[in-house]
Amino acid sequence: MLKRHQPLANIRVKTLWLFCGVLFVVFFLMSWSSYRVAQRSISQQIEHNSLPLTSDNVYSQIQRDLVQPTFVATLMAHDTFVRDWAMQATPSATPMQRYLAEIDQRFDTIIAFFVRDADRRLYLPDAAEHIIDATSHRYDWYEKVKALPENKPYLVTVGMDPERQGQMDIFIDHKVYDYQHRFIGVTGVGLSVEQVHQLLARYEQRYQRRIYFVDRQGKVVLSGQRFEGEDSLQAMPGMATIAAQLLSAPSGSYHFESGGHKTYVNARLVPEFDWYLVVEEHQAASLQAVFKTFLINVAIAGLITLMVLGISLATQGRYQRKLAAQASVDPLTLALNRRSGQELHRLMLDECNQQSQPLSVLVLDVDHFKQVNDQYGHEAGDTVLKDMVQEIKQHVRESDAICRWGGEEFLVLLNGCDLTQALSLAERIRTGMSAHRFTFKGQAFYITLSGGVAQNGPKEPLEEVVKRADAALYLAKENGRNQIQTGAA
Ligand SMILES: Nc1nc2c(ncn2[C@@H]2O[C@H](COP(=O)(O)OP(=O)(O)OP(=O)(O)O)[C@@H](O)[C@H]2O)c(=O)[nH]1
Repeated sequence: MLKRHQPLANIRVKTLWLFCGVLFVVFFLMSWSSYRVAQRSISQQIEHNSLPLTSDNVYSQIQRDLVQPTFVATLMAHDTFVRDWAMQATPSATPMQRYLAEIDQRFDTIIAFFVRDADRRLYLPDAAEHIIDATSHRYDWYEKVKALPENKPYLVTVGMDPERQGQMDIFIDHKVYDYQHRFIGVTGVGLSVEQVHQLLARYEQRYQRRIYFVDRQGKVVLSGQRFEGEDSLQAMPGMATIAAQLLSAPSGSYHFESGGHKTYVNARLVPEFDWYLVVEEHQAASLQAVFKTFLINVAIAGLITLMVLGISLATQGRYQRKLAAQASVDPLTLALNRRSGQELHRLMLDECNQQSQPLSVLVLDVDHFKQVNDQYGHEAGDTVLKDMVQEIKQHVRESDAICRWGGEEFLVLLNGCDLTQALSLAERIRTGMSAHRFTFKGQAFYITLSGGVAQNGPKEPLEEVVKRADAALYLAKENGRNQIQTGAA
C-alpha cells in the first residue's frame, strides 16, 4: 500500500533537496557578497586611510630623528665662528676640533665635521685631520656637495664611515659661504643608519607593512627588514608598473597586482632628503582573516542546510509513516482497517502458497454487543472492542493480521495455521475473552465471543473464504453463541 505513495514521496524528497540546494546557494551568495563588501572596504581602508597614516607616523618620527641633524648642519654652516675660522689664512685646528666635539656632545650626533676648502682639510672632533684627496672616490661626496646649486645648500648621503670601521652612516653635508657668499667649505654631522633602519623595522613590525626609502631614481636607499634583495622600484615585480608615476608626484596612493595578489602602496617625498618614503601592504595578509570568516560562514551555511535537510527528511518520513499508518488502521482499536486487511490477505496468501503453508481465516463477533452499548453506554462498548483486539494480540503471532471487518466483527488472518490449529487458537481467544472482567462506572460485566473459522484454499479469494467463515459464525450464533464453529471446505 505504501508503494502507491512512493512517487509522491520521491517528488517530495527531490523538492526538499532542491530547496536545501537553493538555501545553501542563497547562504553562499550572501556570505560571498559580504566577503566582497568587506574586501572592498578593507582595500579602501588600506589605500586611503591606514597606509597614509602609517606614512605620516613614520615621516613624523623620521623628522624627529633625521631632521634635527639637518638643522644642526644648517646651524653650523651659518655659525659666525665656523665662517670666521675658515676665513683665517692659517687657522689653528684646536678651536675647530673643540667646536666639533661640542656639537657631537650637545646634539648626540655620531660625528660632526668641517672641510676647509682653502686647504681641502677635513677636521673632526678628535685630533685627526684628513686631506680631501680629489683623486680618491672616498671623497666623491665633497665634490658633489660643492657642485650643489645655490638653492640647494645641503645633501643627505648614505655611505660608509671609514672612521667607524666601515659602518653605514647618514651624513648631512651643508655648504658654507663667507659673508660675500663665496664657497669656503662644507660642514655637517653624521648619524648611524642603524637608527633609521631600526626605526623602519619597528614600524614594519608594528604595522605589518614594508617600509623603505628610495631616491628620485627609484633606488632603494634605506630599508627595514622585509627586503628580499630588490634594490630599486623598477626591479620589484609589479611595482615597476607604477614606479614612473610614483617618482613623478610628491605623494600618492597606488596599487598593483602581482602573482594574483594586490599590493597597496603609499609614497611621499621627504624633501629634506629628497627621498621617497614608501609604505607597502599586501592585501593577502589583511584579507586572510576576512577570507577565514567567509569560509567559516560557508561551513556554517552548509551545516545549517544539512541540519534543515536532515530534520525535514526525518520529519517528513515520520509524517509519511504516520499518514500511512493512519490510512491503514482503524482509529478506535488500532487494528488494520478492512481495506488493509484485504491487501494484506493477498500478500499473505501468495506467501503461504509459495512456502506451501496453510492460511486460515477467523471471524470473531461479540455476542449481544448491542446490549453492552445499551446497558453500559457506547464508551463501554468501545472499551470492549479495544480490549478484544488486545486479547487477540496475545494469542496470535506478529506475522498474523487482525482487522476490524465492521462494527463489532473482527477478521484474523492466521499465517501458517490449518483449520485445526486455527480452531484451537480461536478457542483460546474466546476463553480468554470470556474471562475478561470489564468494569464500567462501578458495574462489572463479562462478554462472550462467537467465531467462525475457515481454511483458505490456495486460490480462494478473500470474499469466498470469509463467506464460509461467516457461515460458521452464523452457525455459532444459531447454536447459542459463545462458541467457535468451522466453515465447510
Ligand atoms: N460502542 C460501539 N458500538 C458499535 C461500534 N460499531 C458498531 N457498534 C454497535 O454494535 C452493535 C451491533 O449489534 P447487532 O448487529 O445487533 O449485534 P449484537 O447485538 O452483537 O448481537 P449478535 O451479534 O447477534 O450477538 C450495534 O448496536 C452497533 O451500534 C463501535 O465502534 N462502538
